[in-house]
Amino acid sequence: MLYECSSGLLGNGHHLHGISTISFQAWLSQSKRSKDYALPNSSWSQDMMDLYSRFLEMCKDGTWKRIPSYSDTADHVPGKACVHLESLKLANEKERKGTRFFPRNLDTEGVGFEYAMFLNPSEKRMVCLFQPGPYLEGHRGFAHGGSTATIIDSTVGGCAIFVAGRVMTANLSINYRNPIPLGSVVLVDSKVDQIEGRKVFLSCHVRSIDGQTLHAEATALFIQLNSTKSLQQQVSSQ
Ligand SMILES: CCCCCCCC(=O)SCCNC(=O)CCNC(=O)[C@H](O)C(C)(C)COP(=O)(O)OP(=O)(O)OC[C@H]1O[C@@H](n2cnc3c(N)ncnc32)[C@H](O)[C@@H]1OP(=O)(O)O
Repeated sequence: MLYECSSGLLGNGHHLHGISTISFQAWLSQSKRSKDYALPNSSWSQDMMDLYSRFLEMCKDGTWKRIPSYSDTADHVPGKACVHLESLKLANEKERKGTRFFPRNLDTEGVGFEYAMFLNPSEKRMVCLFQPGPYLEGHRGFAHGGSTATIIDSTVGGCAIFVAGRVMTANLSINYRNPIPLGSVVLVDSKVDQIEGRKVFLSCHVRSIDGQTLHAEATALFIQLNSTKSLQQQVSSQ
């Protein structure tokens, strides 16, 4: 996830948990080369379009930032924190051919994860507008619980990346309260609750857009990875 309008997001040159705006700027220009999938397309329902427009409106005063989404995970991680992932991406370009960021793994619009995320930096909060398509079916007519888990993981993950850079999910606990109808639009609302050293604790609620139905609630723990060690080194040393 890339944080647009990075000037003013963290303050010029200011560090927040190891991420600097300078690296955000570099990351901004670098990631702009990739296709952004978090933009309206013909599969978006009127509800999705209305909600998207409402959030775009709230971006105007800088309170919220629209977060683009790409098909490569490396493009979602900011600046310096992304260096190792980026070199991993370049070094393994051949082997990586065909790999895709999981929620961006389908080219046909509307059949899978249709979503757009918005970040509220001062509240350390990430909201995702999610419209599950027919290929995410679990029980007939409803989204598979794994797809709900995926969108929750990505939303809280984006929030954790905002405060801690390169992170991995250590724990994700979900209570499913009401099934999500395919083609409906739900709001995935996550926030950082606490940071303890390398540990980022978050919570998340998935609700219908009228707020009347709670579909799921979750807590998550993300661990900030050691920035001096590449992801590849970490994986091979385990
Ligand atoms: C675009 C962006 C969206 C991305 C969203 C998608 C994210 C993902 O899908 S990530 C994939 C799923 N996750 C994984 O595969 C992670 C697998 N696990 C690991 O690699 C490692 O266990 C990892 C990196 C999480 C932590 O390992 P490591 O860095 O060695 O940390 P470690 O020293 O064990 O633990 C650090 C602290 O966290 C705590 N901790 C670690 N794991 C857990 C856990 N599961 N539950 C509770 N506490 C934990 C430890 O107790 C320790 O606490 P303290 O500092 O108080 O002693």
